Amino acid sequence: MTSQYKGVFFDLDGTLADTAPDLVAAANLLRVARGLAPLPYEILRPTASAGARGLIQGAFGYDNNHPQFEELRDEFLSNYEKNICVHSKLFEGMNELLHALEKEQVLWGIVTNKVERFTHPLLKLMQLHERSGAIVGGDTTPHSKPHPAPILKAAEICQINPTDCLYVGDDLRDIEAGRAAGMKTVAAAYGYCGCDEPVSAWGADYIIDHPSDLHAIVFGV
Ligand SMILES: O=C(O)COP(=O)(O)O
Ligand SMILES: [Mg+2]
Repeated sequence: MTSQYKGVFFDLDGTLADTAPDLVAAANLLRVARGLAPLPYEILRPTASAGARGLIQGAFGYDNNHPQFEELRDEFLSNYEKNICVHSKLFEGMNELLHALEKEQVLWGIVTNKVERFTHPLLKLMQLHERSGAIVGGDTTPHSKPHPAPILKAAEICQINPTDCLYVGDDLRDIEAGRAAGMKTVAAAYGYCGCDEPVSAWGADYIIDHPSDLHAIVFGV
């Protein structure tokens, strides 16, 4: 099995790992602390695409200009930090794909908008930290996705040309960033897909419904 790609980079939340259960739990704790009922998981799941900002918007309807936003965000992040990897796990089929990439010496890495303070501990708990060829968080470079800088940084760390790489993500901003970095892009339709535009309109080179669909794209079989 050979691949036309030298590197495959993944968005973290909603693409590589199913982190929404812990993110939603941290948001619902804010509601319960204020005497409100927790919201159903299915309602809050798509908001995990946009991290703390998305979950606070989903749980309270407040954007980042709301006077209570900062207090809620700080409490949300503190809740999340304490229980960052209770239910979070790789999506089904992803570990097999990572093993196949490692076996064929295709480098893989993570480019997320999650800030490093949370990205590194989570990946350590998931035992992915040592396996990943590059880990770039939302605050690793001066810009986060949809800017291409974090994706270009990952290719630079791996010393591979961006045009020899694939970027996989579950949000429009992932596809925009991957394209701007010169990579081929894959839209993960099984992910949180929290933006307004349908996946088919993101301009991705490929759309997948399951992580195992990546085998055919990466290895052509
Ligand atoms: O935390 C976020 O803003 C989203 O993280 P992601 O880029 O890994 O989906
Ligand atoms: Mg995502």
